[in-house]
Amino acid sequence: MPLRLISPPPSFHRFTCHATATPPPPQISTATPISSTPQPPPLTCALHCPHFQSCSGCTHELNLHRPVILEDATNFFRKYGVTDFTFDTCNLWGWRCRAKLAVRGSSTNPLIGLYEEGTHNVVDIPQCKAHHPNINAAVELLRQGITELDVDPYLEDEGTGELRYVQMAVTTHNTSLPAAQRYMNGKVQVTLVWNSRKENSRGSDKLNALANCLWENGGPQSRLHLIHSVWANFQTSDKNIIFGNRWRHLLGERDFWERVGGIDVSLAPSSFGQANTRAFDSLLQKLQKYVPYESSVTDLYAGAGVIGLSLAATRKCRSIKCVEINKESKVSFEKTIGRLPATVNSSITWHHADASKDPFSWLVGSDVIVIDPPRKGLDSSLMDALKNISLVVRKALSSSERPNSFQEEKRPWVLRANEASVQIRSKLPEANITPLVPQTLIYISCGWESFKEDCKSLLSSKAWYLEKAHGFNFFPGTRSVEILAVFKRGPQKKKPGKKKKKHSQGAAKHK
Ligand SMILES: C[S@@+](CC[C@H](N)C(=O)[O-])C[C@H]1O[C@@H](n2cnc3c(N)ncnc32)[C@H](O)[C@@H]1O
Repeated sequence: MPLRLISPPPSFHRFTCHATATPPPPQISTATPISSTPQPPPLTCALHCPHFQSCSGCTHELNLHRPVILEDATNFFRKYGVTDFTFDTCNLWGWRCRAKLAVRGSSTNPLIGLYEEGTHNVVDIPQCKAHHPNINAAVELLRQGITELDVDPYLEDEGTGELRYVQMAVTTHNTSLPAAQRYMNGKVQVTLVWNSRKENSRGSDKLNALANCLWENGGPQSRLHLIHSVWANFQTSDKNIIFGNRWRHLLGERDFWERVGGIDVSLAPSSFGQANTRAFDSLLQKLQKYVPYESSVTDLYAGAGVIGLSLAATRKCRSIKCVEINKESKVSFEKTIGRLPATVNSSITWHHADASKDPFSWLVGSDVIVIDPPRKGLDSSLMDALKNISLVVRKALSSSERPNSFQEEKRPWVLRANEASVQIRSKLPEANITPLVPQTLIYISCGWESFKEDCKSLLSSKAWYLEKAHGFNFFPGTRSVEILAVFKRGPQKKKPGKKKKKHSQGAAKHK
């Protein structure tokens, strides 16, 4: 069934914020101390989105280059000794390369978008300014397919209907194109979340017809090639959960590759992926500078291990240990390892485990800990372990003093983690060195309020001090930013300054 696009895909305008009165910020991200950031007039960095206010995705229409919490962040970090907090900004529009959208309404009038704030009413957002333009174009194809094939959108109150959600993820990794053209020619991996238990349940004909329709009209043989692949996820729960446990690859390339942090990374639709590919790449490049060459690194809340593996490749790390609760990320991790440069000679492991269970065991043996938790921040048990890092030191030393006192591992969660782990051993002989205890803690956060609490708590223990902090404009149009904070072990070192004179202290006593 041939389909027409109702409107051509949105033109792909340049993404940087342009100022008329002051020089424009460069196209590629620039990190500047906040006080010296050029200030373009607010309207040139405005959202200009027809869905603003009805859609809950964006909360701010003006000054997309300066999210409102920047002032709070600058003051917060200054209070804790970091006076050179920087903020990087990249694309202000078209930055979202990964979107999960609800599908509601009817087959003749499908609504594909986000919930209205505080409700379960879905707002259609065909011209979303945050989406990569090819997400909007793929949504348009989907809308036409739903109508022409009479696909029923999900009816939440009844639990009926066929299509519940769609996830759209854009890959900009196309080495056959010049680098400058890759982003705008991104291809979309579409996942249809179908309201049935599995692929041969009732209604599967329609699912296949919808997938074929997307492929015929947006696949490589179509006039407008924008679809990378089509997947299905099966979900019948009446809870507010987007994905079920069952995934099926239907059409197109199975593997989805992106290039960030200096490596090719594989991301299955079931694995966590950062929404803002370009800003994430900037963050990774900054992060790499804080990891000494040949470090041993533990990457907690690791997803598909993008951070850890990027460090393995760029910092020649001795070992990388990734810990992630979602077992689906393992496949992507293994595929990414398969494409690491041959020069990488790290000992690499990925553990399917809960970072909050027995957190000490994840901290011993590494000199750098990277934590990238969900928005709610650190699990309290991990926070306690980090605050009591001196116990890690003692534990590590006592185990090194008893090299032959190996005890059989019995803890069920550790055994399970070992079973589900991936292990790539370095070809180098293992150095017989004293067990490492973390000296650097790198905290990556997408939740500003939880980060502040966690940061205060870590600093109050005096086990860590804050050395550097950077912000990244991961979510322009919202009040959220991504934070990269670097902590060092030990109490804050005194900054060289004026010493109190002895005689003046004496004088005070005489008063
Ligand atoms: C913000 S994402 C970061 C993923 C990864 N660092 C990246 O940038 O691609 C947080 C990840 O933590 C995982 N996660 C959540 N709770 C966890 C826990 N208790 N233990 C281990 N991983 C957890 C989630 O599944 C998710 O993949």
